[in-house]
Amino acid sequence: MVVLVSGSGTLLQALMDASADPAYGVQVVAVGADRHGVEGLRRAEQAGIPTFVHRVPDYRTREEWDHALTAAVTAYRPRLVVSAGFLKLVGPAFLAAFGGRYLNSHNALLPSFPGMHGPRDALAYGVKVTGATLFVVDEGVDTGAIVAQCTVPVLAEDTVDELTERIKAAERPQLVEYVGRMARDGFTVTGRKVTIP
Ligand SMILES: Nc1nc2c(c(=O)[nH]1)N[C@@H](CN(C=O)c1ccc(C(=O)N[C@@H](CCC(=O)O)C(=O)O)cc1)CN2
Ligand SMILES: NCC(=O)N[C@@H]1O[C@H](COP(=O)([O-])[O-])[C@@H](O)[C@H]1O
Repeated sequence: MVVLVSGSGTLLQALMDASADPAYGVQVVAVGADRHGVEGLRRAEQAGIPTFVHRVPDYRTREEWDHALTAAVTAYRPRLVVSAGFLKLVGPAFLAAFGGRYLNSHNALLPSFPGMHGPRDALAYGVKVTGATLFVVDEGVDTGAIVAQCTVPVLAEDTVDELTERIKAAERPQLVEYVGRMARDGFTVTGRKVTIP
């Protein structure tokens, strides 16, 4: 798989740690980012995994960026692509190449609180339970077919940072478990229903 990141890369680290065991069934062949200098890229480099960066502002149009990102990922011929804190919406070229096998882990219980601020929005709304959602990315914003969800409590005195970290602690094992199962056993997407045999 190719993993896309924009930040600290703790989800990526969990995937790299799991794939150190050949029985896991899938390895991280490259890590891509939309920005330089992030911890996720450093984690990959430390593990000897190739990296690439494609920044939107380096392209004339969003479409050109989408094609460049698609070409960079295609070069590694992955079976799966995983967004792990990748803060860019991909476009038609990327989805034409990887639609149906591009997964994203989002830090809220979709369809509630899509976008870039799941924990902040859940806290502001006053929900008592939130969590993480693994889904198959489509052309919408966090609208793809859901693979798995896990929940965490929202505590009375939570800050955004505390809630963010509690979600990530539940999100990492969910991501590792389901990416492994999907790689080993395969999966089908029929309408909004994702089935892993
Ligand atoms: N076509 C899609 N691409 C991606 C999705 C998706 O559902 N459909 N999920 C993401 C990750 N994501 C949340 O999980 C997410 C990422 C980015 C945005 C967003 O609004 N980004 C803006 C601005 C980003 C920035 O400030 O750097 C943008 O892309 O212009 C919303 C949700 C992976 N890709
Ligand atoms: N909507 C996209 C989004 O907010 N994604 C979130 O970014 C975090 C990445 O953490 P990490 O960099 O430590 O792996 C994760 O919680 C992921 O759900």
